[in-house]
Amino acid sequence: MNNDATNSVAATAGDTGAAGQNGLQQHCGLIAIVGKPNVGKSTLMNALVGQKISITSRKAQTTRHRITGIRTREQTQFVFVDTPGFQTKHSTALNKSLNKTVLGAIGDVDLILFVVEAGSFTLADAKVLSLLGPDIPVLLIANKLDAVHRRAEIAPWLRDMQQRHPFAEFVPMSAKNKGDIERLFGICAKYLPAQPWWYAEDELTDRSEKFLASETVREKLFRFTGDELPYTSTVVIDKFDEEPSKTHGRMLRISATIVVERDGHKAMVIGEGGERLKRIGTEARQELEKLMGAKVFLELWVKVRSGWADDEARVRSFGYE
Ligand SMILES: Nc1nc2c(ncn2[C@@H]2O[C@H](COP(=O)(O)OP(=O)(O)OP(=O)(O)O)[C@@H](O)[C@H]2O)c(=O)[nH]1
Repeated sequence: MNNDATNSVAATAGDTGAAGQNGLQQHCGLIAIVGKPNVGKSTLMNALVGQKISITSRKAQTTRHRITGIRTREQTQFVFVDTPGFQTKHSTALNKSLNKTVLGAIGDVDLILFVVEAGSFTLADAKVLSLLGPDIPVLLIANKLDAVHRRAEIAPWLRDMQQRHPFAEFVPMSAKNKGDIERLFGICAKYLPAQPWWYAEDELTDRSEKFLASETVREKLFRFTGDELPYTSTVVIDKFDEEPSKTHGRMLRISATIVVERDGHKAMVIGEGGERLKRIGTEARQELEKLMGAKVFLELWVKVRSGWADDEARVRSFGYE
C-alpha cells in the first residue's frame, strides 16, 4: 500500500480523523463502481474485495443490487458499492428500479470508478457518464486492456475521453490482472478521507448469508443456461436454516425457488431429465459450502410467474426496492 498517498490525504483533509490501535490515522470512504452492462464492474469489485461477493457472467445485467464489498488494508478501509449496469433500452418496473439504484449509489460517495472497455465509448457509456456531476472525483477505468490489440490507439482515445469529463485520473487496466488491482488500491486510497473505519477489519460485505445464497444460485443459473434465459429470471430464498450437527461444525438447510417468466424457460432450467437443475444445484452448493464454511443442503424449485418484471409490486416483493 502506498503510505505516502495515504499520508498526503491526511494532510490535505486537515481534520482530526481517528487513530487506530497502533496510533496511526485511519482512512475510510465509499467508492462506487459504475458503468454500462458487461464492462467488468463485478469482476473488478470481486478482485478489489479479494473474494467473490458479486456474481459475474457473460450475460449483460446480472447485477441487480447495490452490493457493498469491504476491504481493509493497512490504515485504509475501502467500502465498495457495485451498481447495476445502467439500463436505457426498456422501461419496465424492474429497469426503473435498477436505474434508481444507480442514481442512489453515486450521490453520496467519496470516489467514483467509471468503468468502460478500453478504446471504446458508446451511447450507453455516455448515458451513464451524463449522470456523474463535477463534485465527486471520477477515475476513468479503461478496463479489459488485455483484450486491446492495438495499444497505440489508446493514447488518442484517452485524449478524446479527457474532453468528455474532468476525470481525476485515467487508469488503463485489466480487472483480471493482480498488479493492476494493487496499483488501483494505491490510487483510490488518495481519495478517502481521514475518519474512523465503519466496519471491522475482517468484514467483507454487509450483505446477509441469505442474500449471498440467492446470488450464488443466480450466478449458476445464468452460467448453465447461457444466453437462452432472459435476465428477468430470479431466485428467491424460501428457507435458510442453521441446524445443529454432530458431524459438521455448521449445517445449513437452504431452499430456493428459481422464478422464470414462461413454461419454456422452466423446461430450459430443468433440462433433460432434470440434468441442468441438478448441475446448478451441485455447483451452487459446493460454492456455498466454501463461502460459509458449512455443510449445505440445498433444495431448488422452479416456478413460472409471467410478467413479474413488469409488475412493480412483485418487483418489490422479490427484494428490489
Ligand atoms: N478480457 C477481459 N475480460 C474481462 C475483464 N474484466 C471483466 N471481463 C469479462 O467481462 C464480462 C462481464 O464482466 P462482469 O464483471 O460481469 O461485468 P458487469 O459490468 O458487472 O456486468 P453487469 O452485471 O451486466 O452490469 C465477463 O465475461 C468477464 O469475465 C478484463 O479485464 N479483461
